[in-house]
Amino acid sequence: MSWENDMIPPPTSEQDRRYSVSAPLSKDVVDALIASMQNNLKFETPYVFVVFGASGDLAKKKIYPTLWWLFRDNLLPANIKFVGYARSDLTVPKLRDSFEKYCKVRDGENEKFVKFLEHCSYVQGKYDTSDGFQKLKQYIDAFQTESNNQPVNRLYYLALPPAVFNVVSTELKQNCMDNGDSWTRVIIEKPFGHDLKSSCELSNHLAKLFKEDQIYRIDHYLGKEMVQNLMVMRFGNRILAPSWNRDHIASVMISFKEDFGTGGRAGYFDTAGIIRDVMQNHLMQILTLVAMEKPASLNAEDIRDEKVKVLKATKIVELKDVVVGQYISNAECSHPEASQGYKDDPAVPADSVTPTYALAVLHINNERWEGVPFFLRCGKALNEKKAEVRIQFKEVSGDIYPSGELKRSELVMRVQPNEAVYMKLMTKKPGMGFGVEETELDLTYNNRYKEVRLPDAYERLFLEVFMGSQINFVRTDELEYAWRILTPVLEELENKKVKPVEYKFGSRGPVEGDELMKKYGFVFTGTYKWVAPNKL
Ligand SMILES: NC(=O)C1=CN([C@@H]2O[C@H](COP(=O)(O)OP(=O)(O)OC[C@H]3O[C@@H](n4cnc5c(N)ncnc54)[C@H](OP(=O)(O)O)[C@@H]3O)[C@@H](O)[C@H]2O)C=CC1
Ligand SMILES: O=C1O[C@H](COP(=O)(O)O)[C@@H](O)[C@H](O)[C@H]1O
Repeated sequence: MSWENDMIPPPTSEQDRRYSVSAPLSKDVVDALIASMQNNLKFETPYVFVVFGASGDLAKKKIYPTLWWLFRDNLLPANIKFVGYARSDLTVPKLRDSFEKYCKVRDGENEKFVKFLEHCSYVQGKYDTSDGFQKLKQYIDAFQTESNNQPVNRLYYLALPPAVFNVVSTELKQNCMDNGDSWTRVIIEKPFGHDLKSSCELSNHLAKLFKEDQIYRIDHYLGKEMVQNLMVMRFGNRILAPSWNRDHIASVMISFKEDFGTGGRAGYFDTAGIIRDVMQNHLMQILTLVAMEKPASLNAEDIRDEKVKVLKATKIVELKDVVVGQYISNAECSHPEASQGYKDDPAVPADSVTPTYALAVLHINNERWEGVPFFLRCGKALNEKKAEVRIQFKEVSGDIYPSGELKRSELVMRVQPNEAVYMKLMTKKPGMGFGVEETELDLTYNNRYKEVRLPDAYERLFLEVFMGSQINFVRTDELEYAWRILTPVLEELENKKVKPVEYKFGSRGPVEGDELMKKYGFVFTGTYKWVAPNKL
């Protein structure tokens, strides 16, 4: 019995194939999958999950731990091998030493963890010659023989620096593909290029090697619970749909804040900057989900078609609509890194103008959104760690209350930490009076879903690659249009060496950011006070 084919009926036509390959993980499919796993059915189809760059940071902090959690929860096919590949002289015990602490193995799970390690192996090889890839091929062939000659499904995760990306994908294609009787899927990590030109070059290179349905460009924000919730909120609630447009919405703010600096990653970061690191990918992806039209179905291509349409309608960002900042040390901040400004890091050139904060105002030129500013804001070393989508509604027309009492309603989807959806609105102040006050309808996941473990974004996304669902992966044209919007301003910032505004470690970032938002109509009253339910 095959792990996957029992869950998804075999394709009968090109359209069916698209549907079956790209279908979302519907609840029925997931339930069936889990039920089958729990029934301990014997699944023989062999799978390899190869981690290129197994010695690296992402591998130890994210990829191996995610594989372990999926393995622990019986969500992976039984006959699977996790193969690490890198140049370093490693063994499975050495790999284990690097990733075990991130796996958070709990009491009682040790035996299972040992089993997980039994599924792990390591192939040492170079990235730019065929020898290592030939070794990998031999490993996979031997695994096939061991598995009654059943063809092996292959997932290749390229957790590698961009410099070796082209050679590795070329070697993979030459040496390690399936023969057409199983499948090969390639997972690719950002950065997907440095600008529009390099991104297109990379996409063209990949397109020569792989079909679109073999390429999984991972943007881990698409695997986060609240980002996945965006479509359900929008298209599953009649109450929201009629007001989701320029007639009712004053602005949309998509915000990503971190309360720590670039420590340890400054070398990479200085070549990228926050716009490439976060805005071009995570925030643009969220924007498309907030702004797109309802897709014809939950089919991956229908959804991605709508995302592309929004990106096409989005105007190229102009320098006047951008504020960039760079953090400096702050002796008054208690954060352990606050005594180091960005440029105090030895990996950062003294004259670096790389932004660690950016606010950009985007304009979508379509019937739904014309005139509604979309604020994309991201920054490191700020006052808090928070990612959220904030929809600010317009004032009510014909206000009958004393001037200034009514405040704008807001719908906030807090992506992290503490996932929540809350609607800030006006109610009558409880009691004898007639006054009004701001309050909230609050869906805090920790309160409402006490027993539910929200999986890590990578867990969801890995499972989707196994299932062949591409909904939450970035299609080539999506990427191209997202770069088109931001590349000119990136070039202008770099060519003109625009000096970022300095902001203190642990602050809210440059006031110029707030001023630009205000200029475009964002209203911050500072009058709202939230009391956590358990503090009432
Ligand atoms: N379920 C829950 O857990 C709930 C939690 N809350 C919490 O209550 C707190 C306040 O709620 P919130 O909706 O954010 O209410 P506010 O309307 O008070 O604040 C809105 C946001 O405006 C930003 N802001 C602050 N100062 C300025 C300024 N000078 N100019 C422009 N923007 C400014 C802040 O974000 P920034 O600094 O990022 O710009 C703030 O988060 C939050 O911590 C929120 O997480 C609220 C409801 C439910
Ligand atoms: O892609 C990236 O994301 C992380 C933030 O991810 P999160 O899931 O912890 O919110 C960010 O720190 C990093 O700079 C960026 O490359």
